[in-house]
Amino acid sequence: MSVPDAETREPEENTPVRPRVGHIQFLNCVPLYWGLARTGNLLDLDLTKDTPEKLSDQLVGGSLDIGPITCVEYLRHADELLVLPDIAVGSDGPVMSCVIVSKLPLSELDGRRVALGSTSRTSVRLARLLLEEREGVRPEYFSCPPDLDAMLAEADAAVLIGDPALRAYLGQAAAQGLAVHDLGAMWKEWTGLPFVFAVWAARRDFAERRPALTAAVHRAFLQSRDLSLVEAREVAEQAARWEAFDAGVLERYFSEALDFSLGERQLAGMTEFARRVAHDSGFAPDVRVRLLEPKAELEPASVVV
Ligand SMILES: C=C(O[C@@H]1C=C(C(=O)O)C=C[C@H]1O)C(=O)O
Repeated sequence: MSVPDAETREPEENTPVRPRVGHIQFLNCVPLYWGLARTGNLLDLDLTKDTPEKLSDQLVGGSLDIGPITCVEYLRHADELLVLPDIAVGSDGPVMSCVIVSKLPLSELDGRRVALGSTSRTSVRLARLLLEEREGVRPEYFSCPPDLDAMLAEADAAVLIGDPALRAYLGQAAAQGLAVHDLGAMWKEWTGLPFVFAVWAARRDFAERRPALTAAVHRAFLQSRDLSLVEAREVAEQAARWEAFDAGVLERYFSEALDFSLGERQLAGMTEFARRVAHDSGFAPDVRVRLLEPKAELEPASVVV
């Protein structure tokens, strides 16, 4: 990454600074990181790989500088963070990996137990919204580790994200006689909008202190994402060597189901979700999504409101 030398070095120590960046350990994020190795930027980042809820806590707590943050946690901490434009993990219709797996039709879940996977903050809130407002049911919820069999031993339905959700979507659930409901598809049918599950954000204090470095990391991720979409077949083939999914399915997941962009429609989806869940989620219904100003490399980061 090309950044001015003065900014990559701590003035007091004269040691290079590698930005501390999060990496969600699900297949959904492989296309955002694949190209970092190809473009030579990987070694300039201090990467922490973890589940989304842990990375979100680390970014909010200050042990990461930049990274993915689940939408609900971003909205709760919007004042401390700046969203990197044009990059996110979302979908404009079926997402395949954020699902409700159910033994019963959703309209029959009133008063029934629904297990919420503990790695999710956003899909679990979206599932509650859809069950309550769209299906008109009031289940009893509890949180538990994202293991489908264990969840359904205690509940009539389970909300899962990431690779366990993809496994359920691609056959595990049907093999067990269970129905899978895609949260991205349900949201799109209900509102006509895309859904944003996670955004990329920089801590505001970091972006103000190191605007050029923040802009360089942003550019590195955009380049990586763009390269992965061009090379989606190759990314899928390599990922399939280590996964229980075949390359064709993964290619469809990466290039058709997931939406890695964050433009006006995605922001509209995000603000609509915020408006609908704000009352019990720890943020205002009209919470402002603050984007990092794209020209930040020339001057301190400013805010677009
Ligand atoms: C599309 C996905 O989006 C995710 C869903 C999240 C959530 O529900 O909190 C968090 C980060 C993303 O990984 C997925 O997990 O498959």
